[in-house]
Amino acid sequence: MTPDILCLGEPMLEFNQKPDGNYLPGHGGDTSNAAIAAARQGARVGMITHLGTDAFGQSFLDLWASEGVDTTSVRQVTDAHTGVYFVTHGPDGHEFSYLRAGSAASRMGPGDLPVTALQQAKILHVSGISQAISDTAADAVFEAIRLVREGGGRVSYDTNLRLKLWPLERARAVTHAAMAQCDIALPGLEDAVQLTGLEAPEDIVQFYLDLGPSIVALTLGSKGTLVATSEKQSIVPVREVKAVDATAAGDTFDGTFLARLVAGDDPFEAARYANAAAALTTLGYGAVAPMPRKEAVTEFLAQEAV
Ligand SMILES: O=C(O)C(=O)C[C@H](O)[C@H](O)COP(=O)(O)O
Repeated sequence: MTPDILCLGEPMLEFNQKPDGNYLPGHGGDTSNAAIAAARQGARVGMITHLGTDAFGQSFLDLWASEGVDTTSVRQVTDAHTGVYFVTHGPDGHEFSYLRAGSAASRMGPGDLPVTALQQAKILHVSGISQAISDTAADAVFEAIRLVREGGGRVSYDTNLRLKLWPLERARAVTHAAMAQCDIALPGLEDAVQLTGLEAPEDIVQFYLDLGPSIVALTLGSKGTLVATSEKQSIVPVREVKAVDATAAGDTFDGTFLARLVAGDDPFEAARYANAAAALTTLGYGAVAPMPRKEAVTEFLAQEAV
C-alpha cells in the first residue's frame, strides 16, 4: 500500500490518570494519534518516525499493524528510547508531563527521511510538536515539507503549541516559517492566540491565509471550527457532549479532517465530520482507545440531523 497521508512526529507511551488515581496505559503522540484517527476513517496512512528497540517501541509497531497504519518508514534505533508521557486532570483540563528528552524520535534528522514515499504522498501531516522536540527534528520537518511539495503533495500543519518543549519566541519563528510552506493550517484557538498575538478567530484565520495555506481550520472547542478558504469563511458547529478526557481531540480532528479531504469532501464538509469525531473521542479516557470509527461518526451526524 502506498500511503496517501504520511504523519511525521513522535509517538509516546501514555499513562493517563483516572479518577481513582491509577494510571491507564495507552498510546499517544500527536501525529501518531492523527494517523490512527485517519486510518479509522478508512484512509491509507503511514507513519514516519524513530522508536527505541524497547518494549514500548514494539507496542507501537503492534498498534499500527492492528490499525492498518503503514510502518515502512518507521525505524527502531538501539541508542535511544521511545518517549513516555503522563496525563493528569485538574480544574483547568488535562496536563501533560513528559519523559522524552533524548528520545529516538527527537534524534531524527533530515537525512533520515523516506524520500520516495514523501514525494508520492498526497498529504504530509506534521505539527509544532514534531518540530519542538529537537533542532534536528525541526530541520527534518522542513525537509519533509520540501520533498512532499516537490512531488505535488500538500502539507498539513497543526500548531500544537507545547511550551514545556520550547520557548514561545522560537515556537513563533519556526511554526510561522513552516506554515508559510504549508497548504492546510490546523491551529487550535488557544495556541493561535499565543502564536499570533491576535484574539478574534476571524483575524487569526486571515493571518494564516496570508502566510500561505489555502485552507485554515481553526478549532474552537465546543463552539466548533472556523473554516476558511480564500473564498469563504464559516463556523462549522458541533453538538456538545459530556467530555471526560479531551486528550487527542485535536489530533482526532486533524486525522479525520485529512481523511475526508482525501476522500473528496470540501473543507467545510470535512470539518463537520471531523468535529463529530473529535467530540466522540472525548467520551473516553486516553488518546487512541476512544477514537471513533467511520460508522460511529456517521451515526452521530445522523442523530444531529434529526
Ligand atoms: O503533547 C504531546 O507531545 C503529545 O503528542 C501528547 C498527546 O498525545 C497529544 O499532545 C494530544 O494532543 P491534543 O489533540 O492536542 O490533545
